[in-house]
Amino acid sequence: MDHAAAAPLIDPFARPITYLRVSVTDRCDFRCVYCMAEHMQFLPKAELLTLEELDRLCTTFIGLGVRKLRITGGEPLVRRGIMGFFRNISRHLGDGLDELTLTTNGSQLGRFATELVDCGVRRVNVSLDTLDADKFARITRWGRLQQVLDGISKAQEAGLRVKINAVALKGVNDDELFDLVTWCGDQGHDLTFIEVMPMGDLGNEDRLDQYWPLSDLRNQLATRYSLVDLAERTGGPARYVRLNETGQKIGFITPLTHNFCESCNRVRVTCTGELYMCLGQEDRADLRAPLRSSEEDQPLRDAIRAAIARKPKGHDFDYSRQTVSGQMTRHMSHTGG
Ligand SMILES: Nc1nc2c(ncn2[C@@H]2O[C@H](COP(=O)(O)OP(=O)(O)OP(=O)(O)O)[C@@H](O)[C@H]2O)c(=O)[nH]1
Ligand SMILES: C[S@@+](CC[C@H](N)C(=O)[O-])C[C@H]1O[C@@H](n2cnc3c(N)ncnc32)[C@H](O)[C@@H]1O
Ligand code: SF4
Ligand code: SF4
Repeated sequence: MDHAAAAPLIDPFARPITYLRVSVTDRCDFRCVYCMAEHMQFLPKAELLTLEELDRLCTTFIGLGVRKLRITGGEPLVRRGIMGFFRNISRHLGDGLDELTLTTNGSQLGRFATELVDCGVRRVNVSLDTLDADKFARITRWGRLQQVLDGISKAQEAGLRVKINAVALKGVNDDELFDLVTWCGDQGHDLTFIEVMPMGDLGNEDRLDQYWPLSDLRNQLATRYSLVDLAERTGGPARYVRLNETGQKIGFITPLTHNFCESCNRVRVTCTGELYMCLGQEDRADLRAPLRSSEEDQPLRDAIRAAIARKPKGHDFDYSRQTVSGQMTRHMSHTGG
């Protein structure tokens, strides 16, 4: 790899950019209510970067100091040929890249868990908001809970560490807080809760009605467990506590109640090669043109550096004063969360 080109990426707020999230497809086999409309218009295939182009893009970022790569989507495991991509990109592990991982809805883990381990993946984040099959079907519209639970078991059997991500939704899964904690404890999974963000043109009233601040969730947890704040980080935005009674680790991703932007270390690339410098802002840079215009990597590196030089300070999401502001019409699946 051309490490000579690699002055690290530092944004205008002195934050080193070492974490790249790559959305490899906008398609998904689920239609979660907080993420997508039921009838989505997906991109024509010709608009997508090929897997070879995605590889070149990721390789360029790794040359610029990215050490953690998270593959996401849409649902990353529904992109045809994705295992070939994982296999190829894993050549950077131990040579610039510290971690190759993915965020998935789990539906295809039964098929791919073993291969993922072969490709150097060691942990996987699986999105699961409920353990109730009917509720799961209502939230995901098209998903089947048992398929996901089977996928999670296969992942564990294959040796993958599993972290469960649950979006905290008032009136939807707040009655399952302790069930989720107990189940994750029994299965040996870490568990992280996420505050619902106002993304996607899906109606504001539901957001406000369903917004469950994690400060409140934490207080509820404290009625049953003693919580110990942990200093440890995974390179992502979660802050962790340990439950003294069980030893479990619980994460909180709190873009609304506790903004973590000051320590932001990440940017996102979409499946069409747009670089989003912030999840919560619209500004983006086209990397497909420099990628396709030259076989030299320099124009691509220049475009990446120019984009990082305008990375914003943070998002403007806000539910206070009983209205939603900072709303993004872009769907979460576009940038992969
Ligand atoms: N506002 C905001 N939310 C984020 C950001 N990164 C992740 N999230 C939210 O947190 C969710 C879970 O993130 P994951 O895909 O599990 O990634 P992670 O938290 O970086 O993962 P770990 O490596 O396990 O720490 C995402 O889908 C987003 O909803 C971020 O930079 N800003
Ligand atoms: C967009 S999905 C992509 C990866 C994969 N399909 C999955 O569901 O894990 C990534 C994450 O974004 C989260 N997410 C989607 N919409 C969200 C929203 N409006 N607020 C907070 N998190 C959201 C999902 O729960 C999921 O954990
Ligand atoms: S959250 Fe993930 S599984 Fe659900 S619709 Fe969005 S991309 Fe698909
Ligand atoms: S909202 Fe933007 S600045 Fe804040 S942590 Fe996420 S990507 Fe970084």
